[in-house]
Amino acid sequence: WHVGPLGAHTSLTRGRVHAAMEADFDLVIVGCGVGGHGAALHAVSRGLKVAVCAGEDVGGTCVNRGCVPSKALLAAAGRVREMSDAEHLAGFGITSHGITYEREKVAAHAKNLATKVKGNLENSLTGLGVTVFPNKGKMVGPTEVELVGAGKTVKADNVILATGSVPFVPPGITLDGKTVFTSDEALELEWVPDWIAIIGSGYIGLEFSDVYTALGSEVTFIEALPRIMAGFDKQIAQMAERVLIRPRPIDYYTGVFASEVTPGIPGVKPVTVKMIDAVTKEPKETLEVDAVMVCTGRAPFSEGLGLQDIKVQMNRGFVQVDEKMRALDTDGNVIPGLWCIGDLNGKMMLAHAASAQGISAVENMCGDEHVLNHDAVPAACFTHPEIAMVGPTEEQARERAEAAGYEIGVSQASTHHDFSVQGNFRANSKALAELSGDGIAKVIYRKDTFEVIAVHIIGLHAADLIQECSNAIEAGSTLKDLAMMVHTHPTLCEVLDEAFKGGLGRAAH
Ligand SMILES: Cc1cc2nc3c(=O)[nH]c(=O)nc-3n(C[C@H](O)[C@H](O)[C@H](O)COP(=O)(O)OP(=O)(O)OC[C@H]3O[C@@H](n4cnc5c(N)ncnc54)[C@H](O)[C@@H]3O)c2cc1C
Ligand SMILES: NC(=O)c1ccc[n+]([C@@H]2O[C@H](COP(=O)([O-])OP(=O)(O)OC[C@H]3O[C@@H](n4cnc5c(N)ncnc54)[C@H](O)[C@@H]3O)[C@@H](O)[C@H]2O)c1
Repeated sequence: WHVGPLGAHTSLTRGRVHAAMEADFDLVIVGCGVGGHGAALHAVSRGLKVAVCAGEDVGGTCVNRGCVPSKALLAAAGRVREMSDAEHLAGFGITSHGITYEREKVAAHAKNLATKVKGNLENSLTGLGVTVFPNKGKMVGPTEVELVGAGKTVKADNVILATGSVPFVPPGITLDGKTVFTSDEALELEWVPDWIAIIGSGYIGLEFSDVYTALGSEVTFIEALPRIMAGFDKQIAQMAERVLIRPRPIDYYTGVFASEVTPGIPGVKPVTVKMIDAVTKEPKETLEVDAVMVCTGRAPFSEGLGLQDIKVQMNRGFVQVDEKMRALDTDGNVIPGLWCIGDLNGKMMLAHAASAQGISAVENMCGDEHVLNHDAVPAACFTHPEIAMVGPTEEQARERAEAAGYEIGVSQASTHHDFSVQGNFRANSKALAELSGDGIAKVIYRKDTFEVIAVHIIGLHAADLIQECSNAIEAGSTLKDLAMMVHTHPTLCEVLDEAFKGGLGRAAH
């Protein structure tokens, strides 16, 4: 077998755990979602002999039940929304005579895309010589994996756990997959209910409210926290409420748990949703709706992995790792040769974070020390318009600054009541040409060094705009650096140019 250019750490592991010749692979990856796939590709580029246990689910959540099909639905729904908006179209001088969509074909677009991307992922692995075991993996030692159902085990110098997550369903909620369901079923778009209650106003709830309202549903959010979109920067969430909630057939309850949800029969019997006060637990209203979508977060997928037997430290099922993605044991020590990336470690439940952690783990196992800066990993919510962010919220940034003894500055439009300056989409020529002036970008920076700490954007193509900011944070750029960089005119990027310059008291143009 081929010996890759393994570094000191792995050689040590190899010496201690088992003799080099005993290992079948340099690296075995358990779980082939985007995290496992990204790690596999990077490991091959580092010359390692790699196998993955794919559990017959290449692509994992992201490709089959997450990012990819949801973005296909959002793309179709976004077009329906825009083309149904007579007032918006009239602004361009366009009259539409009503538009229709075919639900089955919208659903097929999402399914076909997922199938295509899954195939591409599979081909990329086999094309690079990665051994893909269809079986699930079960740990029988820190670096030994049973191929479930195959009656054999494989040994490796290193094992990466990358088994991801599954929808979390709070107690009291009964799923039937038809009238009460999670994103797993919603992505199939089997029907478009007239009235759907969405439990949880995080990423999934928000994206699906965008899809459902564009396709004709009325939405009621049920959120346990005192405000909707509580995970987002407060000011951005307020703006999101103005743009994504109020003008749409959406209402919401906050500070309440959906304590009991009983499925119905479409067209015959409604779904009942009992709510209780999130603090006092006193009963509140009961809703009768056509359908309920449960979007209350995700739970780690560690079932059947055998992690307790090998003494892996877990917290609510999430595998605990150090900053190099090395799995820890129940005493808090590194388990040599065992790594964990992606949703299973719960550090940041995003596809690109999973794959970045995989690349980082491979670098470390090859002896090139690497620590991923999660503060420079961007995130986006693909509503219309989009919300995107990198780094902490303003509230978190203030807390951190106070603890560390520095001050932060915030460059944004709305503190200035003059909408002609700083990070406002309404002052941006391209946004106005698109008749999409709703949005702001705010940049949070250290007042003493002008280093950029975070950026939050809501507005047209925010998900693409955030990349420049993520790169800036990773590179340690300051507002002074960024304000001297030239942005194409006329583009939405100029919103950021204005926000960067605004932080220095300079006006753009
Ligand atoms: C509706 C939805 C939309 C999303 N949209 C986005 C988005 O736009 N952008 C974004 O960044 N993130 C998005 N996410 C989150 C993203 O999908 C996850 O963060 C990402 O998939 C995590 O990757 P992973 O590799 O850690 O795990 P997963 O993608 O969950 O992959 C893990 C794989 O391991 C398999 N597995 C489990 N147990 C075993 C075993 N014992 N042996 C072998 N295999 C096993 C699983 O079946 C799965 O195939 C979305 C999620 C959802 C649900
Ligand atoms: N565009 C993207 O990047 C994207 C899209 C979808 C999902 N994701 C990822 O998937 C993960 C899961 O998304 P999600 O939206 O399910 O979770 P989330 O953590 O974003 O939001 C869950 C929401 O549900 C609320 N909640 C929890 N239990 C409740 C209850 N019993 N009653 C009422 N409200 C309750 C929480 O307060 C929270 O606001 C996220 O971590 C996200 O990173 C990312």
